[in-house]
Amino acid sequence: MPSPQIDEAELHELVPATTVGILLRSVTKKYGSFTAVENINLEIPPGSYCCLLGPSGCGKTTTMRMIAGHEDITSGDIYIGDLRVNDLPPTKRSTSMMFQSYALFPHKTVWDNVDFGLKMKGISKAEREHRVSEMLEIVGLSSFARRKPAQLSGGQQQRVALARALVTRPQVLLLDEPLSALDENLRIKTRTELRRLQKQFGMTFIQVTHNHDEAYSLSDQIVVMDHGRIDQVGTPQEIFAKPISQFVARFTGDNNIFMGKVISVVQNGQNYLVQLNVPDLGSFFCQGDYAQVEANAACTIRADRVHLTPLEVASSVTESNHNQVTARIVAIEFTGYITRATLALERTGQEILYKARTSDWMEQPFNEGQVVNVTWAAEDCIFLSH
Ligand SMILES: Nc1ncnc2c1ncn2[C@@H]1O[C@H](COP(=O)(O)OP(=O)(O)OP(=O)(O)O)[C@@H](O)[C@H]1O
Repeated sequence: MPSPQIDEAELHELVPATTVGILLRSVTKKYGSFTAVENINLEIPPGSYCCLLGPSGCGKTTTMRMIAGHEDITSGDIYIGDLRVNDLPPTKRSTSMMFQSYALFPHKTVWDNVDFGLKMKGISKAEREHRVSEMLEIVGLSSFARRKPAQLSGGQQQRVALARALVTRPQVLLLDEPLSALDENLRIKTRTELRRLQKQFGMTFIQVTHNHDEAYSLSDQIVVMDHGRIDQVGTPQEIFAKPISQFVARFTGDNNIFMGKVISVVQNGQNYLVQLNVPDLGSFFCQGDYAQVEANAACTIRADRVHLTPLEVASSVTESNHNQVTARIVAIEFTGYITRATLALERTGQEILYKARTSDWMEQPFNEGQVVNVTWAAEDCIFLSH
C-alpha cells in the first residue's frame, strides 16, 4: 500500500472532529442459558489501538458486535465517548465495522463499494466524489476504481473494505480478524499499514484476533479473553513480560509452565520471592506480586530465558541459579533467525521449550538426544496465582 499523497490540511477533513474512547461496564451477553460474555469491565482510551485477543469462542466477536450495536447486550452499559449507546442502532454510534470476509458487493465496482455508505447517509454527489477519491488514494487503489472485487487480489480487497469502513469518518473502527484471509507476507505488510493509518487518523481502532504476534505488533492495549471473561489487560510489553495467569502465559507466547504448591514467600524489594514445590521436580523460585503459602499455583519461564548447559559444566552454573532440571533434547528446529529446541524433563517427561538466536546457538550447539542441564534465574520466572 503506497504512502498517501494527502497533505495535513486535507487530512483534517478526513479525520473525525473528536476522538473517543469506549467504556464497558459490567457487560454480559447471554444466548438463552449460555453466557457468551460475562460481566466484563473495560476502558479503551481514545485514539488507541486495542486488540481483543483470545481463542475461538472466548467472546471476542460478541464483545465487538455489542460495541457496534449488531448485538443487544443482556446487562450492563456501553459508552462511546460520553454517550451511553445501549439503545442506539449501529448507524447512530459513530462506529464502522470491517468484517473478516470483507463483505464487499461483488457486482459493484471498487468505487461504488466505497461510495455505498456515503450514499446511504444522503451525502451530496460532489462531496461523495471528493471523499471516495481521497480514500482510494489513501489506500493506494485509485487506479483500481472501476474494477469489481473479483478482479482484485486478497490484499486489494482488504484495502477496499478498509476504505469503505473509513470513508464515513467513524470515531471508532472495529475490525474483525481483518488479516486472516491474507498470506503470511501480506499479513505482516498490511498490519504495518493498519497501524500507520490508525496513527495518521488518530481514531480508536478495536480489532479482534486470535494471533498474539498480530496483537503484539499492532496494539497499544491488549485485552486477553477466555471463556467470556477478561483475563488480563495491558500493553504488549506487559502481557509478554508479565502474564498474570496460566491461560495468558500459554496463549500469548512460548512460556513453560510448572504447577505446584507455594511453600514460602519472602519479600524481595517491591516483589516477593516465592518458593514453589513442583511434584517430582523439587523447589522452584520465582517472582510474584503476592502469594499465599500452601496455595496451589504455578510459575512460568519464557523459552528465551531458559539456559542450556552441558551436564559436565552444570555445577558452576547452578550455584548462582535457583532453578535447575535435567532434560533430554528431543527436537531441534531451525526457523531462521531463531532456533528452537524441545526438551523432555528426565524426571517427569514434561516438555519444555527453549529458544535462542541462531547465532548464539551456533556458538554452542547441542544435539538431539543429548541430556543437558536446564537452568533459569528466579527473577525471570513469574509466579502465577491461577
Ligand atoms: N447467535 C448465537 N447464538 C448462540 N451462541 C452464540 C451466538 N453467537 C455466538 N455464540 C457463542 O458465544 C461464544 C462466543 O462467540 P464469539 O463469536 O464471540 O467468539 P470468538 O471469540 O469471536 O470466536 P472466533 O474467534 O471463533 O470468532 C461461542 O461459544 C459461540 O458459540
